Amino acid sequence: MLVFGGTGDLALHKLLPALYHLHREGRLHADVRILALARSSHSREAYQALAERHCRAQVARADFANETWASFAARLDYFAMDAAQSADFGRLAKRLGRDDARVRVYYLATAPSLFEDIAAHLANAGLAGPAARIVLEKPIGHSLESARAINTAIGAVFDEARVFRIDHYLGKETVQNLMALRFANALFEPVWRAGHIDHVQISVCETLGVENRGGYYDKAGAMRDMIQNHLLQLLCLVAMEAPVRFDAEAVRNEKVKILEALKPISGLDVQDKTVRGQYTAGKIGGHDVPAYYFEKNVDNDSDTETFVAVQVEIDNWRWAGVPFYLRTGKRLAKKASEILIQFKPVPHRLFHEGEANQLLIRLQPEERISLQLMAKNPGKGMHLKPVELDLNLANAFNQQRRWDAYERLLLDVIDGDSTLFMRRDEVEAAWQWVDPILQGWHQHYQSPRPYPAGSDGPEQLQHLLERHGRHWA
Ligand SMILES: NC(=O)C1=CN([C@@H]2O[C@H](COP(=O)(O)OP(=O)(O)OC[C@H]3O[C@@H](n4cnc5c(N)ncnc54)[C@H](OP(=O)(O)O)[C@@H]3O)[C@@H](O)[C@H]2O)C=CC1
Ligand SMILES: O=C1O[C@H](COP(=O)(O)O)[C@@H](O)[C@H](O)[C@H]1O
Repeated sequence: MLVFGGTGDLALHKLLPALYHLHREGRLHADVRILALARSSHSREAYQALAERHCRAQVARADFANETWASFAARLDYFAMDAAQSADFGRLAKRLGRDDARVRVYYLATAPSLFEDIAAHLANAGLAGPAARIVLEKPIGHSLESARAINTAIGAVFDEARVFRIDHYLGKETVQNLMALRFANALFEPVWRAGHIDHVQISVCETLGVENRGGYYDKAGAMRDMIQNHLLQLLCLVAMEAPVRFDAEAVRNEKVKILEALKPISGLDVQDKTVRGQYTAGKIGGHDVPAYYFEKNVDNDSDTETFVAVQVEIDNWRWAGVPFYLRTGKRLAKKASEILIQFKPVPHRLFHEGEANQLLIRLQPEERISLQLMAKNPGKGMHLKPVELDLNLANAFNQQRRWDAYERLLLDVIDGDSTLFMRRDEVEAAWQWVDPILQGWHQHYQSPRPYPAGSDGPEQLQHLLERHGRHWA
């Protein structure tokens, strides 16, 4: 496995800890070797020390043992090169030697602006043989046009079956559980549609700010960083039809149909259906945090959004008239990723009180599925109270440790299973819907609304639902 961007945030905080866990649990074949690549110069030992420092910080103390680390580090090496320079790929090819039968995974944990160069240089250096696979991190490009250019350049070297476009949300257990819940339980299917569901809320709220990723984030913003990929993928899993088989093509065919059915939001519609925000100074966990525009590598007059909420409609038979409200933001009051399915009230209110059912699928911080039902309050009279049928997935399976999303996805890449990866047409369909919103914001100069760090987001967020008599969970 060759990790381009091996000294970056993603590699050190996510990929190497995930590989360490796989190694520790005996899930990596003995032959697997990991070569980290970046421009900065490090000896093998210096890189191993850097990786160890980060892995120690990421991995629970009980899971980190010096001997296990030593055996993992024996797989780990470093190669300094500039991925934009074709000559450096010649050096890389020499270093790797010819071995066409060996599966090579190129993991591109770099900015997407390098993807096209890397694919072309790999091909020219004879490193993209039939056993090679490539993993692309999101976001793929910054617009439909740039995504198409990247996909075309990658497709010229790697056929689609060998391209793994990663969206780590698809590797989360609860996200996969969403498919199990919908397609392995008979009771939900009859009510999973417009006639019974009032609306759906999909929220990914973070307390973190942009940390040390200001340079990237300030050019991307929440729409490209989160909505274009993670939140639209969650929406697809909630809304798609049952695939005929659980395999890569069938699942992705259904997801792409949803993306193609998203009602476009363009021009002045953006003012009605979207809310953009940017955090100002505030408090998180009792500590003062600076405004976004004072973060490292962020422009002082930046108008990049750190918060987005959108009202989405799906133009198909199942979902006609059912709004899907998406929201995501940084520096919010609490970390919570969840999907709320709000059912319609019963058709005849026998008890003159009571609330409509809700199904809450919580992805983070804990993995939970909870169905809110109405029950009789004990005692005299017929008074109702909402109660929860609550399933804590970690407890239900009595697992010692839940897998991190990257562990699952890295194993799938090694196994060549692309079910949980995005196909080219999915990524492009998502951009096709996102681009007009970005253009609408630009044309109608919809600058981000300020919200204090530690709050729930900009005031306008409430209005998006309240005007329809609804409330955020
Ligand atoms: N960080 C995260 O949590 C997530 C990141 N991503 C995506 O992953 C990708 C990487 O993100 P992140 O790790 O945060 O970025 P960083 O800026 O932290 O890391 C970038 C890496 O690329 C290397 N690099 C830059 N230019 C070159 C070059 N010309 N040749 C070789 N190596 C180069 C850098 O090392 P050097 O400067 O030494 O060359 C560094 O190792 C991005 O596309 C991002 O959107 C996706 C999901 C989550
Ligand atoms: O892809 C990204 O995801 C993280 C949030 O991931 P999570 O697994 O912690 O929910 C986000 O912080 C980051 O900005 C984005 O690039």
